[in-house]
Amino acid sequence: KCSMINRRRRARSSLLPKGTVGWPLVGETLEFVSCAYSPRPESFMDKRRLMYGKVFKSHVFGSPTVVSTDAEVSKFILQSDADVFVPWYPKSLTELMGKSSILMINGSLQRRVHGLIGAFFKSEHLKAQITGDMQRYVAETMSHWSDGQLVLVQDEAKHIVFQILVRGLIGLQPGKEMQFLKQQFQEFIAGLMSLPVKLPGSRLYRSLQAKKKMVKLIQKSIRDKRLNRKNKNCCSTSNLLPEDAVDVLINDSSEQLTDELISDNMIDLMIPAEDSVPVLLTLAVKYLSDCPLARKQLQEENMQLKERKTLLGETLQWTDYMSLSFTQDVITETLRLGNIISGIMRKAMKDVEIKGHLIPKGWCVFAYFRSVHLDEDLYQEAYKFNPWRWKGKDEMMSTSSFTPFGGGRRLCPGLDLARLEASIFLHHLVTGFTWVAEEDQIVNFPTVKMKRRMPIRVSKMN
Ligand code: HEM
Repeated sequence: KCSMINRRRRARSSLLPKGTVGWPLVGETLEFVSCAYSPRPESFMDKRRLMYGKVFKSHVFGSPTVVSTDAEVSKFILQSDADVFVPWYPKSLTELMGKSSILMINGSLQRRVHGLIGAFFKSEHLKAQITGDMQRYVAETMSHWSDGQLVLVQDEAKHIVFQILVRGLIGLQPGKEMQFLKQQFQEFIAGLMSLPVKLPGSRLYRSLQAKKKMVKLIQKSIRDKRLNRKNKNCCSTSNLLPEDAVDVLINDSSEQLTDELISDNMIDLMIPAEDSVPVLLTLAVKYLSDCPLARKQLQEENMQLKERKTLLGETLQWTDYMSLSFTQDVITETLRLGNIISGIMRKAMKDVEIKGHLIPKGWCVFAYFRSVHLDEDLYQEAYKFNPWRWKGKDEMMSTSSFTPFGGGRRLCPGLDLARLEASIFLHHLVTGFTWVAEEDQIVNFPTVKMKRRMPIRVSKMN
C-alpha cells in the first residue's frame, strides 16, 4: 500500500510544472515586482519560459503559484467554474472591495449580478446615453484647449470618463456630489495595492474611511430610488427603462441584492471608469503619436465620417463610431500591446490537470495575458504597434490568443462601453486637433499609466 501511495505521489509531482519557488515566505515576489516596474514586465516570465516552458511554478504574493503564459491553458482557466477556480486578489484589494463585490462572489449570485449588469451595459439605450454624454463632455473639455496648449491626456481622459460612467452606474450628474465622490474615490483606490495593515493613519485605513463615505452617499441614493419606485408602482403600471445600473439591480426580483451588495459593486465598477478606460484612451494617443501612418489613416477615416454626417445634417450615433473599422483596429492593437490588465489570478479549489500540468488544490494560478499578447509565434513583430494586423479579423471576440477583457463567465461586461468611449474620444481628437507629443514612458505597475501623464501640444484644425 505504501509503495502505491509513493508511486502516486511521484506521478503527481512529475506533473507539477517545473520552476523555482525562491526565498522562504517572499518566494520570487521581489524579482517579479522589480520586473513589473521595468519597461519589460514580462522579462520575469521570459526567463522562466526559456528554462521551464510556457507553464511553470513560482511563489508570488505569498502563495505557491502556477504561472501560465500558454494561450490554451489560460483559456481553460478562464472557462472554469467556481468549483475548480475562484478569483484571488492581494489582501489589500479584498479588504477594500468587500465580500459582496462581483469580483469576489461566485456561483449563482455572480452569474446573476454579471447577467444583469452585462445586459444593461450592452443595451442600446445605455450606449445612446453614453454617446450623448461623452460627446458633450469631450466637446466641453476640448473647447478649453487653446492653440499651442500643453494637454495632459491621461488627466483629461480620467475626468471625462469618470463622470460618464458614474452617471451610468448611479445616475449622478456632474456637480458638487460628483466632485466629492471623485475625491473620495481617489483616496479609496490609492490603497488598492497597499500593505494589509488597518491601523488608523495607515494607507489601507484611509482608503476604508473614504469607501465608507462613498457607501453612505450611494446608499442614500439607493433608498431614494427604492422609494421613488414604490411611489411610481402605485400610480402606474408601465415599466420604465432603467436609467442606470442601480435601477437594474433594485428592479431584480430575487431579493438577494441588498443595498450593501449594490453599493459595494457600484464602487468597484468605478475602478475601470477611473483607471482602465482612461488608460486605454491615453495609450492609444501614445501609440498613435509614435506611428504617424496610423494616425493619418485614423484621421482620414474619422474626417470622412464627420463630413458625411455634416452633409446629411445628422448627429453621430454610437453605431457610427463602432462602424469605423480602422478606428476599431487601432483600439484592438492598443489593447494587445498595452495590456491594461496583464493577467488574472485564481485559486484552485481542487487538484486540476491542464494539458499535462498539475495545479494542486490551494495553489494560485496566474494566467498572464501579457506574454501571450507579445508572443512572436502568435503576433509577428509583436512589440510593434501595427493596427493593420487586425484588418478583416473579427477582433471584437475574445480568442484564446487575445484576451484583454478576460473570458468565460467573468468576461468583462464593460468591453463594449470601453471600446465605444475610446472611439468617441479618438474621433473628436483627430477631427479637431493635430498634436505633437512630448517624451513620456509607460509605467506598468501596479497599474498601467504614463509617467508624465502623456503631455501633448495641441493645435486646432481649421
Ligand atoms: C479598457 C478597459 C477595460 C479592461 C482592459 C477590462 C478588463 C477586464 C478583465 C480582464 C476582466 C476579467 C477579470 C477576471 O476574469 O477575473 C474584467 C472583468 C470585469 N470588468 Fe472590465 N475591463 C475594462 C473596462 C470595464 C468597464 C468600462 C466596466 C464597467 C463599468 C468593467 C466592468 C467589469 C466587471 C464588473 C468585471 C467582473 C465580471 C465578473 O467577475 O463577473 N470593465 N475586466
